[in-house]
Amino acid sequence: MAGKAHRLSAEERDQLLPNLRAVGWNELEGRDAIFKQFHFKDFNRQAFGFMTRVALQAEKLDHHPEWFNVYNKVHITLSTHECAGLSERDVNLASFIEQVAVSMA
Ligand SMILES: C[C@H](O)[C@H](O)[C@H]1CNC2=NC(N)=NC(=O)C2=N1
Repeated sequence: MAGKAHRLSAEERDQLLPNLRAVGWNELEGRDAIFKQFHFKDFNRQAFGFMTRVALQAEKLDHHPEWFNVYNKVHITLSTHECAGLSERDVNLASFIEQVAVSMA
């Protein structure tokens, strides 16, 4: 991944986070990260298909979700170790994840 990640400034957050909040991503309390819970119709066709597509993109971006899955639920936390907080990488991965989720519906 090109360039060093920096923690989003207040101005960058004001600009980038409203779109993600509007589709259910929220900032965690006590940790500079964003979080969303996805609920699908089933595991095999939807939840794991979604995770597979996200995993391939995460590997391409060298930016990986922290996630929890049981059956049709996938909980995702995004944060950047390099800057110990939220960076543009998280916003980009969240945007990709949204596209995949919408395409599963
Ligand atoms: C060594 C490797 O490039 C780093 O650990 C990458 C891999 N995936 C990552 N994923 C996430 N979410 N944050 C990171 O800072 C990160 N860093």
